[in-house]
Amino acid sequence: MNNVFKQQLVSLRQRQSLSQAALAQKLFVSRQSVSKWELGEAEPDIDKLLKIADVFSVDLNFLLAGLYSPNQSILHIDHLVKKFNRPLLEDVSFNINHNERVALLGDNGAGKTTLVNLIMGVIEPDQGEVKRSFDPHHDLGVMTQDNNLLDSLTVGEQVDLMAAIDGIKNPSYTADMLKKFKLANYSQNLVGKLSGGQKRRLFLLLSLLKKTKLLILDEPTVGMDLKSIDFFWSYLDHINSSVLMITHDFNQIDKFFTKVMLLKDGQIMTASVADVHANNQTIEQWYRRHTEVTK
Ligand SMILES: Nc1ncnc2c1ncn2[C@@H]1O[C@H](COP(=O)(O)OP(=O)(O)OP(=O)(O)O)[C@@H](O)[C@H]1O
Repeated sequence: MNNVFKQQLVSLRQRQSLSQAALAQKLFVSRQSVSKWELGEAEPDIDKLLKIADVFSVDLNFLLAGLYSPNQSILHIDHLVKKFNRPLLEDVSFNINHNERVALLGDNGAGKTTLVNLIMGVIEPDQGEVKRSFDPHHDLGVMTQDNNLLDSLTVGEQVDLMAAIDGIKNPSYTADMLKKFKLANYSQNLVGKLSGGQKRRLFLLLSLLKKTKLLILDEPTVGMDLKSIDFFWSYLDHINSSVLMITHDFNQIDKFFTKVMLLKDGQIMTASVADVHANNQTIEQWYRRHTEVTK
């Protein structure tokens, strides 16, 4: 068996804070067996492999080769209900699979940011469930509408701080990211003195610093100039994680996304971008058709 399995086993076990003994107990094997698998000195049989995949809720492709199956769910939203002063989300259900790119659409005030907050676990639903097959502390990247930057730090300090929070110990990687995001020349400048678009670019860099399984972006390109927007889309095209993005940049939705979800009247309507195109429609036409019906 290749090296990927032993690395996956160690990382899945540590991520769930399971000791070798605790995992061994779940698998009905000795702790020494788990230790030997992790050192690459022995291999589990197929029954044990299936059991390991079950314990960590991953499929065999991921366990053996580190690959995600495109049909494997990363996020399952089940009949969510959320009220504030009025009912907002009335019965929201959907699924996001590995490597899916999903655009979340809806009128102002429809509840898109509230839905993102529920996914992040910042607020709790009144009813229903958010089932995540990832660790929200390690595997979730979020770019909110507010920049959440520390104005009194320099750009370099702000990036170093986020790298420390994310457990990234590779200065050449952060230097490279600063270059890619055209911020290297500003690394000694105070964050508070950057322009609005530069702040947005810095916040995007911070959101993309660690590799995540799900990236949630709330209107990421607002306030960016054309060059930064072009850079943003081409950079995102090379990211190897699922993406959920609130955006109304319809040209990009047609090119970049696999699925669209429309939040309207407290419920979600989902369509595959390929299906919409197969019906000779653009996503903008689809969106207009479904939002103008009740007006
Ligand atoms: N913590 C809260 N307490 C009370 N009302 C709230 C709270 N958070 C959101 N709301 C209300 O819920 C509604 C939906 O807000 P939300 O920000 O989720 O919409 P949105 O679809 O993201 O809107 P936009 O496109 O304008 O960003 C709004 O009427 C807002 O005032």
